[in-house]
Amino acid sequence: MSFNLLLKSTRVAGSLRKRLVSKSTFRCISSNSARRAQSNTSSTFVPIVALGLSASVLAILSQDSIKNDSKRKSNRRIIVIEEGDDDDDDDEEEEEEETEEEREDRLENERQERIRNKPALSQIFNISDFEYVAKQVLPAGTWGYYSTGSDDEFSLRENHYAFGRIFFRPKCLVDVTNATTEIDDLFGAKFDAPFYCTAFAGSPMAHPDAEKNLLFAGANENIPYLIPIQCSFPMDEFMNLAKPNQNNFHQIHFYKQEELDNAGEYFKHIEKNHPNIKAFFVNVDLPCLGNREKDSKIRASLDASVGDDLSVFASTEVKYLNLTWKDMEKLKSQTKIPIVLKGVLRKEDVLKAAQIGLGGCLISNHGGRQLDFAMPPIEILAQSRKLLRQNGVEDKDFKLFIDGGIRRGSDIIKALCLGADAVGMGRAFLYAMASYGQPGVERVMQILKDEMIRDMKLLGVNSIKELNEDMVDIESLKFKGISSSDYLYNSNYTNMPAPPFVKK
Ligand SMILES: Cc1cc2nc3c(=O)[nH]c(=O)nc-3n(C[C@H](O)[C@H](O)[C@H](O)COP(=O)(O)O)c2cc1C
Repeated sequence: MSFNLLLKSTRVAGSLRKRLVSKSTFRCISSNSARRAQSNTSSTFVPIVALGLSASVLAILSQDSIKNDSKRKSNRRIIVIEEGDDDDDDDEEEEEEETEEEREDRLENERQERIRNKPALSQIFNISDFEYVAKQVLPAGTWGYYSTGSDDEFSLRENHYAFGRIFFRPKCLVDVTNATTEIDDLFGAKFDAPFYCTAFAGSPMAHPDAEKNLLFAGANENIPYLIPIQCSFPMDEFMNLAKPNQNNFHQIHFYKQEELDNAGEYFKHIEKNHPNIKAFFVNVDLPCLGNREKDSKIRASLDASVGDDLSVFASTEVKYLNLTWKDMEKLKSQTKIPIVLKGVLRKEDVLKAAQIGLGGCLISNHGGRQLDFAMPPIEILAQSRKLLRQNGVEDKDFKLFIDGGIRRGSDIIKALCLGADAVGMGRAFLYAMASYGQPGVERVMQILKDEMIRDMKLLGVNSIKELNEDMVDIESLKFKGISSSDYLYNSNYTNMPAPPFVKK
């Protein structure tokens, strides 16, 4: 694909998105639900699954894209087993027969009711609250696509749990009245806080305004957005929506040799027309797509007839170009904008990237969606900054980022202590966008800023620059999967209440 084709592909994706949104040719889990989605245009979200696309358009729309679920057997009769009362020792179960169509109708009606009754934004206190609401209001297939990982999801879980193995060493008696989360030199740009909304596919399934929610929220909160190459709007049109002083990054991956051959031209186009793009993040974690098995299973369970296609789709339909270090050197020589490798997973590769003069690395296992059992990024980060310093690479000359499993301001602070310049989040923003649109995305940014500033004060630091490894205890970090359970304590432990759904 030439440079023009690369640009054109973003236009195709854009017009496809428009077609999908305006004519509601997306479908929810079934055609019935599609009709309901159309009649529900006043709702904040238009949950959708893009269907029936050719392989190339699928590839353009979404590297992790959603599969056709068109072949339904709506008169198939299925048995729903409702759990009986737990009081009965004899495990009695009540069996109720309903057709697949009746079941879909019932589930969709229940979902619509949850949408009507969803908690007010003021009831949302943290990122997990957004996740809870998104799970309740999204169609099962969309929730499955967003929330799942590859294989047995060890990496997905460990990404998050690893933060729980790091503890703080706060300083006391420090004047922290002027604490701030601001950073003033991330590739020459200033931001309100060192985190960003990362690149992900599937935004149009969360909200009809898709990526615009993320761009506009970022502008209001001065938080960067890693604009994905497969943005559902035409790229130039989309980037032109940014405020004049709004700085962002741009994520890029390649499907064909021709695209790679013409990358220099694309870089020049961005340099000339969108000077507020401060870095290119190039995927290096996509020699093939990970095995998104749970996602496939969920969709197969929604329509058994597509089960086989789904696994075929995941492994063969979306093909990426196999890149090598040589390609990275060439890309670097073609642009003045720093190049960051997205998806690096070992400290030796981080060092290599620095040695060939790249701008940085994003340590990431793609949110647990690629190689299962890839290590948690926070653990690799802890090793990487150390190795860079040992080899004479100064912090200011090479930026480190991580993403995966970050849900709290304290997670962000831990990453900064261990040498990250900023961190990315995907699902946190997806869930907020799906549940509340742009105001939800802004709320995520505000919550994280508030959590960060509070924790910085409690840690005894005033600025991001003061965060270093001396502030954390990482002795347990590498002991993956070990948890000592105190059953007596746990049985008395009260779970944090989730935000309430109120019948209206
Ligand atoms: C639904 C979904 C789609 C994604 N699509 C892409 C993509 O198209 N390109 C990409 O580089 N990363 C993609 N990612 C990975 C994210 O960029 C990021 O690495 C990940 O979301 C970080 O983990 P977190 O969701 O736990 O924050 C996707 C992630 C999710 C959850």
